[in-house]
Amino acid sequence: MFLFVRQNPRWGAANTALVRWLPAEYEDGESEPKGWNPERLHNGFQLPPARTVSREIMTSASKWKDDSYSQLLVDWGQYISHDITLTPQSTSTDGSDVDCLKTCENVHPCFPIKMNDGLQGCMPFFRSTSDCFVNFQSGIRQALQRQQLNAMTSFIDASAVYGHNQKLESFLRDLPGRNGKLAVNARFKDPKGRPYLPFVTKLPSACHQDLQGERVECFSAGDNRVSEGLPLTSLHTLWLREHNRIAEALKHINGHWSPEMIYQETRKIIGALHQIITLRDYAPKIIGPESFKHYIGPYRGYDPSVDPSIANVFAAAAFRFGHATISPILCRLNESFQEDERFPHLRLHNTLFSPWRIVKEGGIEPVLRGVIGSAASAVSADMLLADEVTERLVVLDTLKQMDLAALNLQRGRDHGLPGKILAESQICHSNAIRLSSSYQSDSNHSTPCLKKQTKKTHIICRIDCKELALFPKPSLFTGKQTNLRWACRYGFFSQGNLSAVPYQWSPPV
Ligand code: HEM
Ligand SMILES: [Ca+2]
Repeated sequence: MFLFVRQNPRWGAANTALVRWLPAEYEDGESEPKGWNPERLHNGFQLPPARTVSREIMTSASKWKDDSYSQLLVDWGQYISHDITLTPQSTSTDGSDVDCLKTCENVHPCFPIKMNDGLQGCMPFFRSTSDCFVNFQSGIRQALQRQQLNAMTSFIDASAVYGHNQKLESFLRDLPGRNGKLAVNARFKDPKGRPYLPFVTKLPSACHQDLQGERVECFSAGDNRVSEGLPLTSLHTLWLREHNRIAEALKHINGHWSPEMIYQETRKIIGALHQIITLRDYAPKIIGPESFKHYIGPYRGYDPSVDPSIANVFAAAAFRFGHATISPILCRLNESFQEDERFPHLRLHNTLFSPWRIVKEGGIEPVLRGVIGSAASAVSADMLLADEVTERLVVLDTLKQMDLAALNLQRGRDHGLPGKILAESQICHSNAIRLSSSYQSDSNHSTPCLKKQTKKTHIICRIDCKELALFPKPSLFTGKQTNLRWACRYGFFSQGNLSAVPYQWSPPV
């Protein structure tokens, strides 16, 4: 049903383990994350709490704009990340009687984020589900280490539109219509009569509500994060409509096709469009045209020796670079591409898990005009993640305001991602000394790593891989000096593992 690698049908399939490029580093060697035992020293220092790193290094009250690209570049990043990676989390009911929403203790599966900033308590954190499959090919030590899963298909195959299992796929289709189309919302249409995504079936859903009028539930799509933000929901809605438009056109010219044939052929086209947009339009802008040419280049055909599975370091660190490109303001524009008088711009936290703003505030158009008509947020050394997501992140099922930077760091530790100097030096066949000297010589670019290091020697530079992906060179999107090239080295676009993708290490410039 889904894309398969012929000789290795589990490669890249949904619900298989994220692959490792380096062995995990757990505090007890097997499964406990670093920081589980706060007294334990790492390289002679206590590991700084994730929330402290977030507040002191990563959060920013404002963001600059980068006129080179529109906000759509950022939103496509989030959308396509949901096609290729979803790391499922344990629930409090996984064989344990602790409630991770309440506890401040490190008790499996809870690894709460201590506030450490005058505020009492903790932010809830559920450890990622562990894989029960043991891969003895990787050696006994690694075989026993905790591994995490990818619930999505690793391929860019529009799984965020169609789902990654048969049950969800059937739910999303308009099977009674016998027309090869996807099901649409039965309650609401947009002001011009165009369809919305269907609602989830478990009601009432946890999505935020307008205080007046009818409830608007969370939408459903091939990926369950669809209602997280308005641009994301708008892109999902566009693909629903595009599927149904193409299905209708195919039916029109191929009257003899069965509904199944129409559906499958349309799906192939939609999947191809996702690949084209990502590799032709998105990736070169993120990593720069030269890096794209160097590391990826033109498609040379199917290679059965490449394991396309998403790497752990990619899902838990590298591709989260996008969190530093989130804008604190969501622009909504009218037909003249001016701020919409009826539906003005919004602070980001007011837009998260709020699908009612699509249904009751003009449909997807004001949002889509906003994402193509406003500039992307630049990442500069002093402005990493907007405080809208470090102080006011909305996550379903908890009333607490969450911190995305702290979640990212804690997730890296939860997954046992190796510390960055070690990781970089081994991945890149370089050595730690050479890497640190390249950092030294980089000081005029004032990476926060070096700048803040003088103040807080032990804080950064020893933490997790993801700082690497976040610390930028002058502009994130220009592609000239961005260290998003590192994300490329981490293998996103090559879609293979280290042995399959030889590349040369060169110091960051
Ligand atoms: C408003 C925008 C966004 C919000 C609110 C958001 C929120 C989140 C949250 C809450 C998580 C889970 C954190 C955890 O518990 O570990 C996450 C994961 C992630 N995000 Fe974002 N994000 C946004 C934009 C982006 C962008 C622009 C990108 C990339 C270009 C991105 C890439 C990822 C990736 C790769 C993951 C890991 C997915 C997984 O494997 O489960 N996100 N995001
Ligand atoms: Ca996929």
